[in-house]
Amino acid sequence: MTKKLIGNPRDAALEVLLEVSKNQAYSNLLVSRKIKEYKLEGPDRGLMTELAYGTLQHQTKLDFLLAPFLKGKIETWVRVLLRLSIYQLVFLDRIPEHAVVNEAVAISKKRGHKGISGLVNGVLRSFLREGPRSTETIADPLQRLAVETSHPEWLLKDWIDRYGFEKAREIAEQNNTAPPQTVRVNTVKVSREDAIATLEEEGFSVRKGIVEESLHVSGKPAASSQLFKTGLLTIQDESSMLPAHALQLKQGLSVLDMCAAPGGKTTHIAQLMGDTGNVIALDLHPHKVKLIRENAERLGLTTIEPLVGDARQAGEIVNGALFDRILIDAPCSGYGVIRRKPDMKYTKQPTDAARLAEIQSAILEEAYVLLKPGGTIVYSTCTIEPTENQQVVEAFLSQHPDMESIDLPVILEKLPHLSEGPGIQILPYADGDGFYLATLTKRAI
Ligand SMILES: C[S@@+](CC[C@H](N)C(=O)[O-])C[C@H]1O[C@@H](n2cnc3c(N)ncnc32)[C@H](O)[C@@H]1O
Repeated sequence: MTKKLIGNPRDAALEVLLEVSKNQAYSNLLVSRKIKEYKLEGPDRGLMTELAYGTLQHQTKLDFLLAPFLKGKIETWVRVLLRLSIYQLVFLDRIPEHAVVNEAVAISKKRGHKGISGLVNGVLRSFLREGPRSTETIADPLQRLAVETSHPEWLLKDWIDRYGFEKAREIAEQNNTAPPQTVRVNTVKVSREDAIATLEEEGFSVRKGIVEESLHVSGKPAASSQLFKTGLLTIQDESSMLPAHALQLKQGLSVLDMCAAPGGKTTHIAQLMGDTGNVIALDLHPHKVKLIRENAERLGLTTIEPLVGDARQAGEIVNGALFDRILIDAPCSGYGVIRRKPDMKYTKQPTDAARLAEIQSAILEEAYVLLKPGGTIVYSTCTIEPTENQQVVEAFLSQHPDMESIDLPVILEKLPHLSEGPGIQILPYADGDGFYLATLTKRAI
């Protein structure tokens, strides 16, 4: 007998959270997988997504609230079920209290035995009787912020040292909001105005973004739009649309995208060149290179050549060819996109950034060798760690006096950003992810 309650959004959310806790996959991939496996439709999809992300986002706070009601050890799935239930009681006001308790008891009966469903019932009823305890009882401000925002203390401390306490709190709170839904219009095939008209006819609310191909859409999942299905839209955060613009592309250029999968920026590059020139799209992982090919086909872009390989040895893969433009959208710690993958708050380690910086520097060195004189490299990450951003670029510039970090195209100036050191740092904000990019040009001979 399966223990799964097919069609039940809470049981599906519980499965997502259990697999995340075993480090089996990122939350965003698991949510899509469980929606299919549990055959969730309509509002149940939205509820399950909200429950899984919300519980993960507030995990530390939920454990703090649960602690007074738990004595002794409990199995992981019971703890996760209790977190999921307390999340609904504290953070969602549209679900009646009795429904939360009854659903949790039903799930625990199916998955465990009578003793466990009694425990779940008892804990939730005591919680409802006594109410959530205040975080004011935590004297140390850093510890309190860590509980209130469910972030690790070491990460908050870094942000406090860099930006001050209030800004660190702002970043952490932004990470606990639902991410914006932004799409890029495939302007090779449709104008932004026509795309807006069709999306509105389909029932979406649409607002223009700052980048000229970007639209902020709400009301339902963008992937359900006919425009997406027919290759006229790509789902992409607005910050991620900046690198292709920073490359200052024109028709016919040769471009190397060194860390390209799944091809979000590669296809943007091809789009901005009107599908002319050639775009080599390299990635280390064969299964991800397949996604670049699929994306290019969906959008009807023909100038993209996906290749498998290590960017640190890109020269061997492209037989020493030189390029007008090179994009390095580097593998990074991802602290600019915590709201899309909240599980990273509980899995990342303080030493990750330094390890990644070595790989990032090696890729940048290889890009230098493959760049034509007068050419441009854009180095970008979706993190807000100076170790992986400004420090990587500063070290690179000090080794290569013929390279220069240049000013931003006007479009980028319109976005809220910091510009200490080379490049710009965008912190996560309501309309876009945290992101870093530097535009580096090589002196012409
Ligand atoms: C930030 S993601 C790229 C996202 C992509 N540019 C987009 O917009 O869709 C970084 C990518 O680098 C790839 N990667 C990691 N190490 C690499 C290496 N040594 N060489 C090439 N690709 C690498 C990862 O597989 C991952 O797909």
